[in-house]
Amino acid sequence: MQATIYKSTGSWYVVKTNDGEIYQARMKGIFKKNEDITSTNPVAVGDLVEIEPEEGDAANAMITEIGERRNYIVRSSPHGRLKKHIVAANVDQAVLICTLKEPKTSQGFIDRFLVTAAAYHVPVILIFNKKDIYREKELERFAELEELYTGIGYQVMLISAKEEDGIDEVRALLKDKTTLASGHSGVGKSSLINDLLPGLDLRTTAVSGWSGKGLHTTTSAEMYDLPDGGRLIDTPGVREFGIVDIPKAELSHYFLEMVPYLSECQFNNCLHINEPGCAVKQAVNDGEINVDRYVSYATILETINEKEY
Ligand SMILES: Nc1nc2c(ncn2[C@@H]2O[C@H](COP(=O)(O)OP(=O)(O)OP(=O)(O)O)[C@@H](O)[C@H]2O)c(=O)[nH]1
Ligand SMILES: [Zn+2]
Repeated sequence: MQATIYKSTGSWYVVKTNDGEIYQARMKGIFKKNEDITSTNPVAVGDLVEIEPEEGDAANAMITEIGERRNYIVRSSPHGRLKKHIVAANVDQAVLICTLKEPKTSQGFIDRFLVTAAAYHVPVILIFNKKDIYREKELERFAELEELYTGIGYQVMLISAKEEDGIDEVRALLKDKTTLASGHSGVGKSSLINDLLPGLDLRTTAVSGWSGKGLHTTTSAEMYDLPDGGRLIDTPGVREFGIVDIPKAELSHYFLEMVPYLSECQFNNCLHINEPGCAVKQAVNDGEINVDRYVSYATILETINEKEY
């Protein structure tokens, strides 16, 4: 019967059938051998699978088949730079939870996430949390970022998970969709998920001490059914999404505001760094492309190791 992976703990998976039955499932050995060697996990949260309940054991099942993925999001594996770890599969959209205070999310981090999501054709909603502690400086910065990212085509929101401010708007955006929720540790992802899923009571951690860095409390991705319909995938406090699947020459395709200029560069293999006649750099000079976004582009470009392809 068909089921969906709701949680993966390495060798065991929690799956839910279309009828809402929950099983603990294992992979049949043969699939492990067939797995894509560049990925460290053969099955990820959100994957559609075929399962066979085990005889004499009502709660256990065997995964016998893995359905084709509509899309997936990866990060580089902690087990080696060349390996990738599939964070989640078959997602409709992603929310990146950010904050401008305690601890501030860097624009570089946001842009890295946006590139990864764009490469997998996953739309992103940027949610800035902790509105309740923003002063004038943060509110001004938010207004700048809102203008920048909405101009590129992303949805941007300002909320307070703590004061449940803006949560209805978030709920409306998640309804009937499968949404990946991500954000670095301490941004308030667990707090937001608790608002969206009353009764779940995810552990939240006070941001530790003077460093303002959050403690890492979530350990593996997990999917939840939302009360109004739709599903939410909670991912571990991802510090860094690896741009593992993108060749240098393609990176600019995922900076969506650069796309209209790409065909105007003098060289068709232009990387938009030192080349003469570069339409992207011209657009940056003319103020048509945001200079911080261009800096993110150049920074990410440097981290791409072509040997990986
Ligand atoms: N002022 C304020 N604090 C918040 C808000 N949301 C969360 N926090 C606080 O921020 C800290 C981190 O919140 P969590 O919800 O644990 O953050 P997380 O992103 O899930 O962090 P990890 O579990 O480490 O991944 C806690 O002290 C929360 O109380 C908010 O809207 N405003
Ligand atoms: Zn160029």
